Amino acid sequence: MQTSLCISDITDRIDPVPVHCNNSTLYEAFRDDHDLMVVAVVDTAGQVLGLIERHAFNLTMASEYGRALYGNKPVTTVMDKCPLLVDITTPLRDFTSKTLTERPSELMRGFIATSDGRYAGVGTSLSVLRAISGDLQQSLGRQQEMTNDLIRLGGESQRHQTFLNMVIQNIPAMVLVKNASDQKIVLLNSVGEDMLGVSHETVVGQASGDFMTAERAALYNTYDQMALNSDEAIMLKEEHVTDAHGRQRIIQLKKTVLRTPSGEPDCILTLGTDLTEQKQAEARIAHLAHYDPLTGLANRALFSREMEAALSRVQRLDRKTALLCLDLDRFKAINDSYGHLTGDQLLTEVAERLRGCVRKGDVIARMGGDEFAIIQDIEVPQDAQHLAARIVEAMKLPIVINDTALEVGASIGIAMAPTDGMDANNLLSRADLAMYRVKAEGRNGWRFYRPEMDAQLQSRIEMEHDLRQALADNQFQLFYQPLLNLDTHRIVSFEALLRWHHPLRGMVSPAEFIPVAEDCGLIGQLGEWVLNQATRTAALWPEAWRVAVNISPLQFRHKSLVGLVNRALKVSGLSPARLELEITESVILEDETHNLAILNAIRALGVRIAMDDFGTGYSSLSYLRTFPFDKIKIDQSFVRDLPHDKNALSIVRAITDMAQSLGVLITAEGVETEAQMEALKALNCGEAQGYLIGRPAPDISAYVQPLAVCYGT
Ligand SMILES: Nc1nc2c(ncn2[C@@H]2O[C@@H]3COP(=O)(O)O[C@H]4[C@@H](O)[C@H](n5cnc6c(=O)[nH]c(N)nc65)O[C@@H]4COP(=O)(O)O[C@H]3[C@H]2O)c(=O)[nH]1
Repeated sequence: MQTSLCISDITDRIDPVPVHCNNSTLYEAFRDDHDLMVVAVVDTAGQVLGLIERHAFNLTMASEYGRALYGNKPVTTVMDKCPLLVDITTPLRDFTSKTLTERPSELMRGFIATSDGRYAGVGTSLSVLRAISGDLQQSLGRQQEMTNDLIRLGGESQRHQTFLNMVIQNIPAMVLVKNASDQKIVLLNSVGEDMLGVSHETVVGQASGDFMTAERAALYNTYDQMALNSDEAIMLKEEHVTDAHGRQRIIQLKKTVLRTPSGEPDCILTLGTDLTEQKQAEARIAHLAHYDPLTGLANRALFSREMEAALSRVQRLDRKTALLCLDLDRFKAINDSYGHLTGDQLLTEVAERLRGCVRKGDVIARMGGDEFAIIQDIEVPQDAQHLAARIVEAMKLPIVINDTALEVGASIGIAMAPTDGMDANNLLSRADLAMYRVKAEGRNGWRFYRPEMDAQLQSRIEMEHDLRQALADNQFQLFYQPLLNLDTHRIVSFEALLRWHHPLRGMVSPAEFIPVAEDCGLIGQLGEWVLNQATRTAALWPEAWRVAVNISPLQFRHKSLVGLVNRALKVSGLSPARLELEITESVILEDETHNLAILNAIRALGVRIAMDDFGTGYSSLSYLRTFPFDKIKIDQSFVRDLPHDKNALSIVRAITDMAQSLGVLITAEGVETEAQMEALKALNCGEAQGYLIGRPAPDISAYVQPLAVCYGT
């Protein structure tokens, strides 16, 4: 070994990374610079904090959730915090002999050179090997002479030779040396034995052609010749080889010609790096970067690339492409009540069904949560329609997970290029728009985008904006509509109905703005306001009157509804028995277990629960057995056709008969005529509500004692 060498001669001044640099940035640096083996991490004052070694780093970033977990975190989360530090002035000999005895594995990775504790450079075992290549040259080129020298020089030189051998044998790369003159092998280390599947003993003194196929030997001889003709090291392209254990490996060879002091080629040094694990790690990272780890479908990033490719096909080849946006109808409810594990299994099965519906070449992507998108090259719009119909049908079939049959359903919106545009984002929003339309129309279906949907969206966006303003500016008011007991002919309660005084549009119907508030997440705030206002107002009414408040199914998802009800009662001082909550059947439809628990808890407070709009759903009767409702309100669509329509009569009769047997009170909504009222009385209906009794009004003083408490008196 050249005794004069010190650490400063063998380290590279590679820019260190600052402590706050994130792992994704470093990953890109490693990816772009194949020679970057180690990087030091320093603080703002240049003090060394740690070391990041390429191989270990790539493995961390490639583990299943590695990149997702570490990508945005600072590099300190994956660095080696106790790296080998060595003063830049240390003689190489001291460093190597000390390191080999104390921390041999460290030398194989990397070390940081420091000066006054500050970063000065990084080195690797390769740089050590490179530095001692002068000695290597001697020892390899003139082995016999060297041996004699060593014997002559005694212990000191022998130690250096031993050291050299240790480095060569332990370096995690193949080291193969050939004589430049006859190209016979003079050295092969143990990694090389493994990579080539031959032992050192069998190949030393042999040429490549003696133990390789003629074809391969010719290739290597050409490479050797290229190296001999070059003044610099040559890097060869990656090769796929089968190693001694029969495993497929990817290796990269670098050839350097070591020359005598007079410049004559002495020997050819081949370093072979095994890139297999690094390549696998990179492939895993690339896969993670483009595919959803749960379902294996394309992710948003790959979707965007595929969409651009599809649009360019549309442009170049005069083709058509359909974009289908799909949202699962009941995923959130299932996920909330059965847990995330079931949710994940469900999504995996949905992905499988989608794969079964599309044709080769179609791209399915998971855009996040329960949203999926499909890119389909089409001839005619009907192709997209058929695919959508196939998917809707496939999603209707129950998905069985852990013996539970889950019915999830799907809503699909379709936009097409070039008809609906040629911009990927625009098409996506248009397909989304069509999908929301399906949701608004009752879900479980598909729809094509239509230009008029844009205008509707615009007015919806405006309404959403105005609703936020309305909450801030107190533009809401409650109206109250009376309910009459048909036996006693007395007013028994009032339903609180929300009114919005829009500064420009005047009074806006709740039927118009409640769905928007539900969609944009304002219903929680709005519902809380209604509950507080209604209980506060009713607390001032005569004791005999109750107040009924409409509760949206979405209020069951937000903050604790039980807590809100309890607080409203406490603050207002209203007795719980005087509060009635009106819910629709979708509350039970959407998340039965969770919502029934909430309903039971509210009922346990002493609050009454009424089922609103009864008869409009498709399986209303079955709900009556799932929860002990205090009241059922027959939807006004049935009352409207009374007393002459036979169908309406028999439906109302069926409901009142059943309610009587269950001991539940029946209220008829939308009673507008005396004839309707008489028919309802004859059918044993308990209460009535409608314009005949009184319209919703902000002020109920007209019903207060003595005359107006009773209807018709
Ligand atoms: N044609 C006719 N209509 C009658 C008659 N009697 C009452 N109505 C109307 O019927 C609707 C009854 O309320 P709903 O079924 O709960 O239906 C309500 C309810 O679902 C919802 N809503 C109103 N206020 C609230 C609220 O505070 N929270 C929630 N979540 N929803 C509300 O908006 C819907 C519509 O409310 P409104 O426009 O006030 O409409 C009210 C009421 O004004 C009648 O004799 N004939």
